[in-house]
Amino acid sequence: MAEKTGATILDKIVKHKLTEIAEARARVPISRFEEEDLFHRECYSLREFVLSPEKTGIIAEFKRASPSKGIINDQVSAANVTQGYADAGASALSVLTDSQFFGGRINDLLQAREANTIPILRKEFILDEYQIIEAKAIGADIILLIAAILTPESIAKFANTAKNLGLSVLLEVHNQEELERSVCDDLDAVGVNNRNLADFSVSLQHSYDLVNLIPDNFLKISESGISDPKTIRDLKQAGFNGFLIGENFMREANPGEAMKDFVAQINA
Ligand SMILES: O=P(O)(O)OC[C@@H](O)[C@@H](O)c1c[nH]c2ccccc12
Repeated sequence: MAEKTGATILDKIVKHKLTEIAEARARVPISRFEEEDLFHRECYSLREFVLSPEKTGIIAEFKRASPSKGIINDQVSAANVTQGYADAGASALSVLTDSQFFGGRINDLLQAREANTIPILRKEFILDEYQIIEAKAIGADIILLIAAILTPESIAKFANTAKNLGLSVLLEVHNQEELERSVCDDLDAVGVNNRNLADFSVSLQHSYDLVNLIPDNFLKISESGISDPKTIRDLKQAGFNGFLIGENFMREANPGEAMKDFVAQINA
């Protein structure tokens, strides 16, 4: 990163997140998470639901806002939207819990948990094991580890912690270099983020370039920038099992209905 000029959005998010984690640690000790009923529930398996022939492979995201788009939809509730996604055949749900940059809340994930019986990804910038234990305590089934912000050692350690808690682990990469340095045993899925988190540019080509480099023992997920049902067919053809979609549904007044229409067109 020697040529980097100025702080990227990702740098800003990480900096803010570290402060947030320090404050949270001071406020709520880990022992409190371990007292939660949700901490002791058995998680739904990402692998099982993504590969289920009765589901679509879509991981549908509840995203109120993003740094690139600003507010996407602030008129809907996490319970309604995620239930609509599940009805439309989602294999899993993704719920942003970052509030500063994505307008998310832990309460959104709690609501989604209450309303659904499919796996839920805690969409968060994980930098500390504290957040993984918290994820379990708020009812998540899956955590995200973003290669761009973690060392290979942290990824291996966090993935192992998650595994021991019964959580599934999705590793997110953006290029070959990240993929090769970050892959480890305790992952369940590798996601190719088509969006560059440093400058927001989106290209599905990232997915096509990386799919055959992902070891076959992991689920292969294509993330971000998917807005055409035909793309799902192409990505499946290329070898992807899962598809993470947020904005294309969230920008509609009724995201669940939007997903139903989208799903109907995949094989039309
Ligand atoms: O809204 P989109 O373009 O369909 O993208 C969804 C999801 O992939 C995106 O929100 C995302 C992928 N990786 C992330 C990491 C952090 C925050 C957000 C993300």
